Amino acid sequence: MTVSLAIPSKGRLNEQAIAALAGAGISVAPAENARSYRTLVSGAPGLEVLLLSASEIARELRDGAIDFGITGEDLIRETVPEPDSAVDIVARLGFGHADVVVAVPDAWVDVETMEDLSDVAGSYRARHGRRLRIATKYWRLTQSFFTRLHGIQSYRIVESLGATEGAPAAGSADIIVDITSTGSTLTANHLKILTDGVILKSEACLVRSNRVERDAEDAALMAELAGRFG
Ligand SMILES: Nc1ncnc2c1ncn2[C@@H]1O[C@H](COP(=O)(O)OP(=O)(O)OP(=O)(O)O)[C@@H](O)[C@H]1O
Ligand SMILES: O=P(O)(O)OC[C@H]1O[C@H](OP(=O)(O)OP(=O)(O)O)[C@H](O)[C@@H]1O
Repeated sequence: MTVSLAIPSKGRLNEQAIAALAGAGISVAPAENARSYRTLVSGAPGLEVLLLSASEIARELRDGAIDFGITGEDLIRETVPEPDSAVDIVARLGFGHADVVVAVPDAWVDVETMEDLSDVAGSYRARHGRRLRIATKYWRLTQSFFTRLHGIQSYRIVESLGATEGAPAAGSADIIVDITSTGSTLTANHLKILTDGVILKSEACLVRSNRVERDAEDAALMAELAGRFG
């Protein structure tokens, strides 16, 4: 009987994830081998706590390779094709707040809403000889927001794995979809969020994978653990 739970191994979510577990009576200490992905756990017999990157946790939940994970809702919604059936958000943990937003150059003074942007996208090819380019690492969230929610068909996603806010000034994209918390990176790059351009208000969540069949004992342990975060 073992239930696995992964927490971010480093970065901005690591310490608060450990504190969230402590609040649920689960204490996690580094393994004797500091490079190990395993930890020493007390307060929850049968629970194994693993250290993985925030984005890896989302993939492992999607694949059913771990039972629980603590990671950002943005990474879950971006990584898991059908999040509402594949995983359950057991608890929103109140840290790691960040918004996934659509931002355009400040200089686009006539573009304040998604409707304005839809007009721009519709005429972009005629005016500029190519489709509107959106820099992002959030492909799935962007496509769903632009195409499904706002009916915008004419755009091209330019994959960006870092310094996304710099893409418009660098000329590799026209607008961006990225995460923001204080807004200072957007401001520094002369970008503004559209008034209805918040795609997702994300925070760190305890997430359960629904991908695996569990025996009664594991299911009971999982229910007991989830209940501690209620
Ligand atoms: N200011 C911020 N910038 C980026 N991510 C933030 C911010 N505030 C909170 N987060 C959240 O932190 C999570 C990303 O955490 P972190 O940066 O540690 O992961 P990562 O380094 O991107 O993961 P990986 O190591 O897999 O690349 C996301 O869920 C994101 O929503
Ligand atoms: O709204 P703000 O408070 O300015 O934060 C937003 C910025 O912070 C993050 O980058 P970070 O520099 O942390 O690098 P990372 O994305 O590689 O973790 C994120 O990717 C944004 O660029």
